Amino acid sequence: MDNSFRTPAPEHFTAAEILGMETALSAARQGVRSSNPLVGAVIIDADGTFLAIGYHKGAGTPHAEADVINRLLGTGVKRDLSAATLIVTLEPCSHVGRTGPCTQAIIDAGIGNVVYALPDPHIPAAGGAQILHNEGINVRMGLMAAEAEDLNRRWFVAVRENRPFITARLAQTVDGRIAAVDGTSQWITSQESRQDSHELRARVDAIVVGTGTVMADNPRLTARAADGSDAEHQPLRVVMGKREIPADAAVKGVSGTPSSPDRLGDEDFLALRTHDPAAVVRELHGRGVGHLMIEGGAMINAAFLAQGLVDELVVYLAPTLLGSGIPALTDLGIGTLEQAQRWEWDATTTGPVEILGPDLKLTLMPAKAHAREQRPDAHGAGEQGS
Ligand SMILES: NC(=O)C1=CN([C@@H]2O[C@H](COP(=O)(O)OP(=O)(O)OC[C@H]3O[C@@H](n4cnc5c(N)ncnc54)[C@H](OP(=O)(O)O)[C@@H]3O)[C@@H](O)[C@H]2O)C=CC1
Ligand SMILES: Nc1c(N[C@@H]2O[C@H](COP(=O)(O)O)[C@@H](O)[C@H]2O)[nH]c(=O)[nH]c1=O
Repeated sequence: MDNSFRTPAPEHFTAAEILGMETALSAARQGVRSSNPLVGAVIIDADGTFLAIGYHKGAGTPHAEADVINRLLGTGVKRDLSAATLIVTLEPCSHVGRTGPCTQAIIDAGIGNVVYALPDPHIPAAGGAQILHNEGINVRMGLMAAEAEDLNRRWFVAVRENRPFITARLAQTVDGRIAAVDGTSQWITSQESRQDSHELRARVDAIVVGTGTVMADNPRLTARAADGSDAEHQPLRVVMGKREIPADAAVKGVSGTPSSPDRLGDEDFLALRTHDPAAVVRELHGRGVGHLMIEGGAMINAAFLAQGLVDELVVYLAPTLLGSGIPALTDLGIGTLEQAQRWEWDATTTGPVEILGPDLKLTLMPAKAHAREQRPDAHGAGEQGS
């Protein structure tokens, strides 16, 4: 099999292609993190003129290649793109997921050249470059591969570990409390923060809380609009812990929450009688969950963080002090500063800090040197089922 396109020399890329890839990477950063990676794409003409820029806005929306082609040809104008080059930050996919294969969109548009940064490690989607090459399209790989890998490095970890992308969400005071001494926590954060949180719920496939949170808060865990109506997409609501959940608990959906129109499996509610985060992750991955959100409380947050099972941390920080009460996390098993978990601000999408009414929303990801990222045997490798 001829796969010479997989090992190009750097000098095979023109200045226009390099600028195109830089632009595609910037465009990719406008997307939202989800079960899908951030991807950007640019189409340039033979003389290097930029024709269109596109990006993927998150799971379920058109991929970057489809977006950039639609932007260029969406008006229905036919153009000869045989001399044009599509530059994209990840290998074009070859599979039908929630959207069609990008390889077909490129072939149908008559684009003659493709440059991409990195191969797609997600097995059902991989092999697109070979398909394009077999169609006679001039394909080259490897431009700004390190930058493209860095952009999605936690997504690559999740794919490698054969598990969902995991977001942990905290709503806390400045002094790191998620509830007062008596367990009351509603509400620490503002209406604006809570609405943002509902938008996050509407984007993920499942939410996990501990039995402690269910007993203290009796949460519904649904995604709701500002007027209180249910969002179109509802996450699977998962409770983790060994205690029996009361029959009339709101999380079971018996308190008037209509059944979700976008169900994942037989039930919208699931009780997992375990203390093992890895078992929860495996079970949910098996049920098709591609993006999982951890919503507390303190013990559950710590359990996932201690095992390196958090790819993104979203902290809603209220200008409030409690001085005592329930901390955002219980013990992570850290005895000395050298063992501290180091995180980095995530500069993509809305940036690492957003102002929501009186609160701040902080978005972080594990620092590059995070021990877990360097442990190739963490969960085994294989196919990402999302
Ligand atoms: N502000 C915020 O963002 C939020 C605040 N909260 C607040 O947090 C408080 C609840 O937090 P917390 O008491 O920590 O309860 P959790 O929700 O973390 O649940 C803890 C319980 O979950 C079970 N469990 C499952 N897995 C584990 C594990 N790996 N390790 C330990 N226990 C596990 C245990 O119960 P079992 O015996 O059943 O196995 C344990 O008692 C409430 O006051 C709530 O209001 C909660 C969520 C968000
Ligand atoms: N206290 C607190 C939050 N708490 C979270 O919200 C849950 C209640 O969800 P629901 O019943 O669906 O409205 C609760 O159990 C906990 O997970 N969230 C926030 O945005 N800000 C807050 O101050």
